[in-house]
Amino acid sequence: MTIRIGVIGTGMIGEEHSRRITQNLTGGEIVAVTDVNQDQARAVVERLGLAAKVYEDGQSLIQADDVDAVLVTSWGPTHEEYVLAAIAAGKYVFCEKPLATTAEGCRNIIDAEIEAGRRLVQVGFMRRYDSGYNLMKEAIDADRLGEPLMIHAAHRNPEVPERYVTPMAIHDTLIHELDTFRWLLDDDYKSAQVIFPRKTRHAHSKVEDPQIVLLETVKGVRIDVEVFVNCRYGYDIQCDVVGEEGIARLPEPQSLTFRQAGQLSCEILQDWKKRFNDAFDVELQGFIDGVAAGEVTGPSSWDGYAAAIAGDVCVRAQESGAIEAIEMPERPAFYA
Ligand SMILES: NC(=O)c1ccc[n+]([C@@H]2O[C@H](COP(=O)([O-])OP(=O)(O)OC[C@H]3O[C@@H](n4cnc5c(N)ncnc54)[C@H](O)[C@@H]3O)[C@@H](O)[C@H]2O)c1
Ligand SMILES: O[C@H]1[C@H](O)[C@@H](O)[C@H](O)[C@@H](O)[C@H]1O
Repeated sequence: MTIRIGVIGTGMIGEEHSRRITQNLTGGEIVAVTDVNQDQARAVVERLGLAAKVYEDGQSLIQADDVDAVLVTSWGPTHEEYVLAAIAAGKYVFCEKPLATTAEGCRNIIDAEIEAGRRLVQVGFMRRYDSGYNLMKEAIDADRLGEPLMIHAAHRNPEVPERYVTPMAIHDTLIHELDTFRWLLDDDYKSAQVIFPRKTRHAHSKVEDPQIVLLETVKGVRIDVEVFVNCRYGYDIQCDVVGEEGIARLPEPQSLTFRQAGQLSCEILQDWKKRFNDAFDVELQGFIDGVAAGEVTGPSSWDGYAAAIAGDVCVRAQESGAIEAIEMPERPAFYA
């Protein structure tokens, strides 16, 4: 059985996911695409040699009879509308992060999914499929570190476009850590504070950069995350979990070490594509297999909502400079 997939938003990751479904994965076929920039959608069909129809808009793609499942890879603020429409049409939907840019938007999705009576949504939190993070999770779960006490982390991008503004450091970038640490620690957040160090001269006027986010979990773990999206030198994801008995460090991506011309060196990756390439493959294969089996099991709308609740508080903390409380509602049995 081949799952017929429609893609909404054929920018960088929409094209990447379409390519991997077509060239690397099994059981899925891209039959429909759309983008507000129709030329872009047509160009992707052409580049990848897809046998896909180009739709005028996301809503008509979702309604199409030959689309079994939808991939939402458009800009963050458009996700909620398309995920809600897919749920209303009874179709499985893989939504890139963020599920919605606010907790309220995620709550609307949760309410609609519960109303529909079955899980239809998977959120694109791909770090849960990364081999390095999985080694860390296994070490924590096997009690190899003792109780986790602290996490020191960094999320660095070489640069961001002009449309990237200060709150996006939270709901577009930190959202990965907000999900990953809940999952790694099996914990939820209690408070957040955001500190702005001296601003880099490489940042646009509308983004404070870098930022330091301080989180406290319900179990008392303290987390500091440096978000630095104009760091210039590369795409760099760092994470140390400090436990009672030792420290686990996220492995660096595999690369050759060169001894050459008086230098000892290795490559630093420049974007998320290579850094999480394998994780994206596993993540999307899981989604396709889940749709075929009639049960999606990846990160849920609840995970998207939990991250967004913490994210909203972090945005508030960006504005107030204060330590802000995070309150998580009780998880409905539907997402147990
Ligand atoms: N998991 C990850 O690591 C990862 C990596 C990159 C991007 N993303 C997420 O994927 C999404 C897209 O990011 P990107 O880097 O590909 O951005 P992009 O700007 O390259 O592509 C987004 C595309 O969506 C289109 N679009 C915007 N509004 C639309 C609408 N209403 N309907 C249809 N198309 C619309 C744009 O024209 C553009 O072509 C974002 O939510 C981003 O956070 C996730
Ligand atoms: O959309 C991208 C993507 O999610 C990357 O993984 C992250 O590092 C960037 O900050 C974000 O803008």
